[in-house]
Amino acid sequence: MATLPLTLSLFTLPKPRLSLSSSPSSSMSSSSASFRPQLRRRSKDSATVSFAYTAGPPTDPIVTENDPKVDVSSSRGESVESPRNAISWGLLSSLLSQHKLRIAVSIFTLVGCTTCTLSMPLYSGKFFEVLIGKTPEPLWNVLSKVAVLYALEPIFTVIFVINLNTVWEKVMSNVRAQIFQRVLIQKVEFFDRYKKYGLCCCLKWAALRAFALALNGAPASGRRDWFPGISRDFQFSGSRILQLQQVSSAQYWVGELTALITSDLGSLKDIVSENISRDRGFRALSEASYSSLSKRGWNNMHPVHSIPRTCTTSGVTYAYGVCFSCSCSVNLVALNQLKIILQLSRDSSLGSFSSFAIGSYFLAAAECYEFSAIYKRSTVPIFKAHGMAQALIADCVNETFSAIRTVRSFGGEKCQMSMFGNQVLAYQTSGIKLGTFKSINESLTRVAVYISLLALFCLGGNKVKAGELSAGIVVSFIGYTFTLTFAVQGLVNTFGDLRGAFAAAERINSVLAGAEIDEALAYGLERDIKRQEVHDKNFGLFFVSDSDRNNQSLNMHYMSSLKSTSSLGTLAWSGDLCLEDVHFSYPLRPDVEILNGLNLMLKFGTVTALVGPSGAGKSTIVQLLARFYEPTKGYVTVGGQDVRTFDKSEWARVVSIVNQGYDTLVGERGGLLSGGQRQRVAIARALLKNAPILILDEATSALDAVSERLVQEALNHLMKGRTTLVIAHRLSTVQNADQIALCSDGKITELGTHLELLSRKGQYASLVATQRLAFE
Ligand SMILES: Nc1ncnc2c1ncn2[C@@H]1O[C@H](COP(=O)(O)OP(=O)(O)OP(=O)(O)O)[C@@H](O)[C@H]1O
Repeated sequence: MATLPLTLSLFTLPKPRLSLSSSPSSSMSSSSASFRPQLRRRSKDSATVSFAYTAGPPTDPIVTENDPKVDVSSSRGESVESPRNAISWGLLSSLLSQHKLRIAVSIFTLVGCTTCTLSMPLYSGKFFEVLIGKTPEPLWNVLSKVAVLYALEPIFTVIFVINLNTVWEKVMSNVRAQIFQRVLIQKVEFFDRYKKYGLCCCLKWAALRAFALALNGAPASGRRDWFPGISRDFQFSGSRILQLQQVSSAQYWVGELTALITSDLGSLKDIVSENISRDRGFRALSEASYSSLSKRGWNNMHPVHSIPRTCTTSGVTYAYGVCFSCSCSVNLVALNQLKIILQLSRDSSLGSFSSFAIGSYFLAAAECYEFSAIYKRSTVPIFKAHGMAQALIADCVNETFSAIRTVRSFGGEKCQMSMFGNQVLAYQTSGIKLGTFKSINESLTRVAVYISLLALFCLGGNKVKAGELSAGIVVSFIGYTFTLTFAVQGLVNTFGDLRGAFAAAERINSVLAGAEIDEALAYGLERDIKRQEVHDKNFGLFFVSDSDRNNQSLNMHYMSSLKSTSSLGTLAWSGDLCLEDVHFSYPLRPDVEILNGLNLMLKFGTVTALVGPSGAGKSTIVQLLARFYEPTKGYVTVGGQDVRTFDKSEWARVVSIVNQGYDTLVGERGGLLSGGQRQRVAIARALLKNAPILILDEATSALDAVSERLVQEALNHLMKGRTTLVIAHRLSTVQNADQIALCSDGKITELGTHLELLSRKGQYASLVATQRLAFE
């Protein structure tokens, strides 16, 4: 297993397009573009270490000679591929191919149990003929054969069900794990893109109310950046509501993703596990199609030659319906079967049966073909809507109960009930529509089957009366007809489930269609999983077969340009962290430049405070340092190295971020901790992580005075000997920083110590004055 390539290669990481550029920033057009660091080689390295890349400062000489690794892909003219479907036939077949033996056993036992089932009517007819004395055979002889069939059928069935079910459960576990992984390694903008900004009305209302309170008596600018100018409580209530909004909208999307991985993949799983029974799925298909096997096969199998011809003709009549309903390879199968019917009608003494079958063939064929087309067209949107409605219900439940305190505090129960009711009604409507379509489909099939039965009863009855047919043959024939009727019914149901499964797969594929894998993250993850797979068997789920080795090698080839991981620790524990001429726009708002040529150096082992008006871009800087996004232009460097030359999982090891109590996940019992306790847990984690770079983003803003003091003490301890960036709205908390950087309009406009900045009497000084005023 350890040698198999990882799943993420299956998800087709876009092919690499590394290039050695003479202009370090020219081709870094967008942070949303795939990780394509402008890796440049220092000339002094080139003679000795052919693949050693460094990202020097922009003024460094750039080596333009070709690198073999880079050229391999670029010379092929490979471009970035659009990601393949998350769920595809290729994926399923590659996963199924891992269970060849079980599949072979399933096929063998399926043939076995179908043979038993289809032989039963034959022996029923014989039994009837022996009873009425038409066949001079001992009764026990027929009965013993029936007993063997009755004994074998359940044995074959149980082996078939167990094997097929096991295979499909295993395949679906892999698929589930891989979809989960595929979502997990998306770029952050994937999660931004799908965040629903339509929040539940009580939160909107609460936010508006808080804003109205805060605005009371303040200038009605409506801008967030006057918050520092108003009272501290108002400031907190405003920012708290905004954060709650963000948390809430994230949960909303999380609900949809949860539904994708649970209920949508559930319908895919059910297509086999729910259709594995006696009357559905493969079993029904094999029973319905068995009779369309070659005439020779039937003749060999059945001692009474007239029965097989009759039954074959009848069986084919039903089998065509199945083929048409499934609308797959219709014409080939139909033509082939028509040929068999014509042959039979020539040979058979039962010409009228065959003629009837041929007539009904064309009639029902046309009907089924048209019906299946209409059915397909009309039900796919309903299946989709049903899936979506289910997901929305999950969202609503998730949102309501995870934010139950907020709902309570704003009296939002009614609002949530109304929203839930609305979604349940939508689910009910789509469920009723779906049920109606299913029942119409089923009833129409029954009508077709009953008409055929009635006609066959009339024809068969008349022929028995006229002495042209034996009663035993008619009994067998009726038995076959019922068997096939059940099989066709089962297939119609399976067909309905298939549509649901296709709709679910389509939904999963559409959610992940425009998504972009974060390669720099995926690569590190892949490497780590490979290492850990030996100890943790759970990671085995994320492996697929050899079929995607090509993707794997391309990806490895591309990522092999990354620097060795050992050097990162050394650099981060001694070097400065710099933002050099950083420009940045969020991928979802590429026209709005948030950072505009920002320069900032965080000296190793010192504390830098980042302050500035709301919306200036402070948190954006944190996101770039954490590498949730990459700069549109410019560099983030550590010890002089572009951080993009390291994979993201390595980078995550050298950066610790302590956010507010809202973002801190503290496990199942986290709900019992106070804000201050949670914050201290978060700090303890950062301490344990022992990373050289520490980022504190409003780490104490949500705390009361006592908790703040305790947390601040813990932070002071944590900051020692690390490169620290502190973001705080309360300027009183950052006065002791080694340097204070004021961020405004996407740049650092003032830089110095607290006293230096005060004496400069600039924006920082006026911010301090405004806050003092507010607290007085
Ligand atoms: N994921 C995102 N996608 C698009 N725009 C964003 C995103 N996150 C933030 N922004 C925008 O970027 C700008 C800067 O936001 P940022 O959060 O960095 O400011 P800030 O200085 O940290 O503000 P505050 O002090 O209020 O936290 C804002 O206009 C904000 O709306």
